[in-house]
Parts: sequence; structure tokens; C-alpha cells
Amino acid sequence: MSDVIIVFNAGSSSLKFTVFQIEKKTTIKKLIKGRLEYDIDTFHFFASDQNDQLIEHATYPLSQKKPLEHLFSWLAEHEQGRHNIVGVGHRIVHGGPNFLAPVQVTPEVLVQLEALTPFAPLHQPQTLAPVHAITDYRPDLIQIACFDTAFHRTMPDIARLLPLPRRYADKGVCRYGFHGLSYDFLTQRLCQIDPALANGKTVLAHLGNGASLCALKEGKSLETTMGFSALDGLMMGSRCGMIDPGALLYMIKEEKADWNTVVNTLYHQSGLLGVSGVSSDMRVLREHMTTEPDTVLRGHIQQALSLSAYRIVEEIGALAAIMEGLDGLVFTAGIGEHDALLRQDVCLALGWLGLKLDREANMRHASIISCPDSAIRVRVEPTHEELVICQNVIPFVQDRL
Ligand SMILES: Nc1ncnc2c1ncn2[C@@H]1O[C@H](COP(=O)(O)OP(=O)(O)O)[C@@H](O)[C@H]1O
Ligand SMILES: CC(=O)OP(=O)(O)O
Ligand SMILES: [Mg+2]
Repeated sequence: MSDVIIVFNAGSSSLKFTVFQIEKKTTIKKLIKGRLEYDIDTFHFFASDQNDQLIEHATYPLSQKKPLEHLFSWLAEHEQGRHNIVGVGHRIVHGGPNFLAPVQVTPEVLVQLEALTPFAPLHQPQTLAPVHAITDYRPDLIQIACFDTAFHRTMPDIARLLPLPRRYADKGVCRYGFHGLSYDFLTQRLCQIDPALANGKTVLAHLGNGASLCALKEGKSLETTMGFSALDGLMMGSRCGMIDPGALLYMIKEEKADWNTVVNTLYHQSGLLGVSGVSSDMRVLREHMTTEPDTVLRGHIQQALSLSAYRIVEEIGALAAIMEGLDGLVFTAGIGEHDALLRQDVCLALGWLGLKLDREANMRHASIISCPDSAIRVRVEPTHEELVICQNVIPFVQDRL
């Protein structure tokens, strides 16, 4: 029976999982990959084999089935007798000030991770849900927590500080940064395929349902657009990103908005969804731009798309200033990997920096989408957070392999 590690990557719009086979204690081979995606009242389950052939695709009403239960029973049925599960790895969104490297989940660690929920009220429970499920379902398995925040531990103190009264920093209210597993993967990948960018001044753009940028200087995170919470920085699918905190005060004072209303507005009703009034999903917005007969609605969608690109350009400018230059730009995640039009909007706006986009290469999602004489090399790279998690689990399970 071969040894496998199962990895869970819980995100705001999906739960991805991968079963990796581990050969000769170190070699990692993908066996099964799948994901749960959530709609308002249904969920979709997909799984594919090592050749990326779809082996399962089903949609269920949330009223009938619980997504995690379905995932675990599918995995149990599929895995029955085939593999020896040596460990499980999880993406955990917040490690707070103390968890700066992967850690084995013990009851004490779990309590500390739960205690970080006020820092990431929506994401932390979501990323801890598979940990609880495994604890109930297979308490014998070793579980390793891998943190989104850890990659940014190299950020200088000045970048961590929020200009609030000191007592907040003492409570851990400071800037952490997220999407670190994705940035870790991209950094490793750049070391292999483009060491000049890995060791230079590069903006990594993780543009998914949640989105952020990382200023990678000499292989380390120097600054990032998400700060204390996953609300900061870029405009996202349904999150506002950076806004004037005065808007919040307005909601509370003038609209008498309570905590739930503010959370719902900032996390679920803003961003692409809020400005377009149509959807948080880039695919849906692009589709509507070609089929929507209502010109007012089309105008709102266009504004949402334009504002999203505008904010990315604005923040790339800020990160270039912090790094004192810009050698490279790397697009990744759902939108970064697949939405050529957004990449085009961003790259054309950076033309003044000497960025020359190869439009044709961009439209076919080529690996390098800038012209050979561009001052900034622009790449498109699929992210692979699950692989980084698996790498992080291996040292903890050496004696089981
Ligand atoms: N083919 C595509 N074209 C444009 N956008 C896409 C495409 N596929 C996915 N997306 C966008 O990517 C988002 C999901 O990104 P992803 O990185 O998988 O999210 P997460 O990990 O946060 O759940 C979707 O909400 C959608 O906006
Ligand atoms: C931190 C964050 O925004 O995560 P996600 O992209 O999964 O929403
Ligand atoms: Mg993600």
C-alpha cells in the first residue's frame, strides 16, 4: 500500500483537497485532486485523477447534504484499502503573532488557533472546519497546520505597525498579510524558472476570490496589501479591500448598522459584487458584459472591472516604491491565471514604467506575457498551495513513511 498525505486548502469560495503519494520519503506525486464550491443553496463537488481526468462531478442542495461530510465519505470510499494515510495538512489562514512555521495540531494548539478567530472572523472557522472534521472522523491521523500569514514574517517592523494607539499593537492588532502559501509556492517556482525575478524586485499578484499583492524582494516578503485582516488591500470578489474607515463610521452612525450588518456589507456585499450589482465571480461578469442588454447594468459591471484594475495598479505603484524598483510581475490564482482582460488593463496602465505587454501571449495565457524588451517581465503562473502544504507535512511524518 502506498503512503499518502491528504491536503486541505480551504478558501473563501471553495475547499480544495489533494491526495499526494509520497515515494522514497520525499518524492511527491499527485493522485487525486478535488474541490467543493459553494453557491447560495447548493454545493458542487468535483474530483479528478492524476491525469486530470474528471472522476466525479455532482451538485447537491445544502439542505440535503453537508459538504464536508460528503467529501469525507467520498474520500473514505475512494481510499478504502488503497492507501496508507500518513498525515493530513491544512491551510490555516491566521497564525497570529506566534505561529511562524507549520505546527502539529494538538488540543492545545487547536485552542490557540480558535482564539485567533477575532483576527479573521470568517476565514479562521472556515479553515479550521476540516481540522475539526478530521479530529472527529480520524483522531489517529497526524494533522499539520500551515499558515497563510507565516510567509510574511520577514516584513520589517515598520510595515507591521498600524498607526493606532499602542495598546492595539500590544493586543496583536497589527499587519500580518495573507496568501503566504501561494507566495511561498511562487517563490520556489521562480527560483527554478526565473531566478532573476526570485532574487529581484517582484510583485506577486494573487488574484482569486480573495486577492492580495506581495512585494518580493530578494526572495522575501517585504510588504503586502492585506494587513490585519483579509479585508484590506485590493478590491475583491465581495470584499471591499482598503476603504476610508470614515465610511464605516458613517454606516454605524447614520445607518445604525450593527456588527453583523457591517461584516456582511464589507465581506459579502462589496467588491466586484457590490459595484456591479451582479456577481462576485469574474467569469459571470465577463459573460454579462457580452450578453447583458441593459446599458446601465453593463456600465456598472464595467465600472467594477475598471475599479478592480485601478486598485491593483495603484497598489503595484506603492509596492514598487517600497522596493525601490520593479523587475517582475507574476499573476496567479483564479483571476490572475485565467482573466486575460484584467491582466491587460493592469499591464497597459503600467506602460509608463517601461512594461510592454505581449497582447497575443497574454490572450493565450502564456507563461511570459511581456515583450522581450519590456523593462518589467510579466509572468502567469498557476499557484499550488497544496504542494507547499504537503512539503511542510513531510518532516512531521518521516517515521511513518
Ligand atoms: N476562467 C476564469 N476566468 C476568469 N475568472 C476566473 C476563472 N476561473 C475562476 N475565476 C475567478 O477566480 C475566483 C476563484 O479564485 P480561487 O483562487 O480559486 O479562489 P479561492 O481560493 O479564494 O476560493 C472566482 O471567483 C472567479 O472570480
Ligand atoms: C486570506 C484570503 O483572502 O483568503 P481567500 O483568498 O481564500 O479568501
Ligand atoms: Mg485560494
